[in-house]
Amino acid sequence: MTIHIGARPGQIAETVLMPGDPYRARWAAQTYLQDAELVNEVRGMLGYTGTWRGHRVTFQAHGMGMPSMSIYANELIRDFGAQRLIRIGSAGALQETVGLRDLVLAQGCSTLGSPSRSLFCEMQFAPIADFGLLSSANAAAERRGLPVHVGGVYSSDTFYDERQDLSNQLRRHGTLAIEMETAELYTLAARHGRKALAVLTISDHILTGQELSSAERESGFGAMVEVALEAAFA
Ligand SMILES: O=P(O)(O)O[C@H]1O[C@H](CO)[C@@H](O)[C@H]1O
Ligand SMILES: O=c1cc[nH]c(=O)[nH]1
Repeated sequence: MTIHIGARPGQIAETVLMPGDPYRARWAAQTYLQDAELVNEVRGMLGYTGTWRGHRVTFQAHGMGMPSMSIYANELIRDFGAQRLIRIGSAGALQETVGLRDLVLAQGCSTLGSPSRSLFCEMQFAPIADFGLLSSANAAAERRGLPVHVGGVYSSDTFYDERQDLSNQLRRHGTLAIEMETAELYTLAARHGRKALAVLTISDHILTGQELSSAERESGFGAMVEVALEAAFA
């Protein structure tokens, strides 16, 4: 048990899939896990453990933003022994070639700053995905014929962007999408020798203003969850 995760020792699986939204964690557990057990509800940040095709899996929500992700990823890694952490999140598309509901696999992240930023002083550390998880997720998406893009994402501290100049530069440099947590997840995984990946679904388009409902963001992203599960146990 930790301050933020009320699970008992052994109740968290080595493979943890992490949505920002606690209700997405509940929906995914109800949809994909056998014998799903509620293992955390501290602060409403729901966590469930069960089995998928015989493999133990935990869905643990991480909330919004990198400070929140940092708390959950740190405790999952250091106190519960999580080995594979896969974020299953929504993101805003930055390129015309990336469409609503497409999958984005975050190969690497740009960020202005994360909770780990101060460790690196003047260095600009490059947070990257685990290559095995990344290539397995790409193969799983292609097997299913899903529209999938692999490349850079931007982990932002702000949802309501006031820096059009930044989005323009990111777009010019091929960044696929904006979200708010992956840079910190990849940095913590690197620090502790764990495997991490972010499988994202495009929920809105920064260029066109199209957006999906909160209901679809909560329980409409099954393809993303299935790709993440297949990648974890490839
Ligand atoms: O849908 P989730 O996983 O929460 O991810 C995205 O959605 C939230 C903002 O609405 C941020 O957490 C962002 O990263
Ligand atoms: O962080 C996020 C998530 C979804 N869509 C965005 O525009 N930003």
